[in-house]
Amino acid sequence: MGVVALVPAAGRGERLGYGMPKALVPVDGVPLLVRAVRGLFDSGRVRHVVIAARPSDVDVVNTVTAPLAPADGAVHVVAGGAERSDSVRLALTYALREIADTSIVLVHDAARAFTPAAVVRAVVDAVAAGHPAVIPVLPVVDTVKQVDVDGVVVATPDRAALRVVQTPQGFDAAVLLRAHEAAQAAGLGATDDAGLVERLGVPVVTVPGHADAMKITTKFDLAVAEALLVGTGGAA
Ligand SMILES: Nc1ccn([C@@H]2O[C@H](COP(=O)(O)OP(=O)(O)OP(=O)(O)O)[C@@H](O)[C@H]2O)c(=O)n1
Ligand SMILES: C[C@](O)(CO)[C@H](O)COP(=O)(O)O
Repeated sequence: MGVVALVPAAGRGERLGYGMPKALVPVDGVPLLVRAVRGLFDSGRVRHVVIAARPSDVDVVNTVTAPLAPADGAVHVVAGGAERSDSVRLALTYALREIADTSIVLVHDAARAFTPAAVVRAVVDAVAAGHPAVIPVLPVVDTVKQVDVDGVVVATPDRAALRVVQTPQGFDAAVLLRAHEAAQAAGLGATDDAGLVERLGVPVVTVPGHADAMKITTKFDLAVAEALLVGTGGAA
């Protein structure tokens, strides 16, 4: 079972507004990307990680992440694309071409830097058990409204049936490739890989996510992450 994790890390981090690509933003001195990759390897399920970095950052990303790989694995860095889905597709194409026995693929946002290793294991194990697509999710804790273009409420979905979606998302490698090829042919982008798999009619199953797997998008999220680290004595 060859498990390869793809880490889209080529975003600009505009909403964070830190003045550098978000993946390289340090929390307690350690870049988000380093924390994310470390979490993947700490799971004990992943031996190869393919990072899609901003083209101008490929060398620096290589330097900071190469030492994280276990002796029997490696970190690979490729240039990412204009949209997240482009970055995922480029990393996936590289993995299928260059890494022997790539049968299970995880897609994990660099921005979800504090994802517990147990979540990574749960996703991999569910794919290995035969599910072609697996996503970690959390229940919705707020009431959710659907609104029209003017912001007027048109519906109140039953939140018992709703989930918020995290990463890593796990896939049978051939299924993810098919999903991305179909999306590209249809001119579709998506920030959620599972959404592309759903379009193929392939079932996507869920496993429990974790609050620590929050995506660091804004300054508020970064402050929460820093507070999390204080709460764990820096171990998160
Ligand atoms: N062209 C892109 C855009 C995003 N990502 C990655 O996709 C993940 C989720 O994206 P998000 O958190 O929205 O990051 P940014 O796109 O950097 O954020 P922003 O929209 O605020 O610029 C991040 O790890 C980001 O680096 C990527 O690899 N390639
Ligand atoms: C994949 C994802 O993290 C699931 O919540 C999310 O879809 C990424 O979206 P973004 O718009 O790139 O933040």
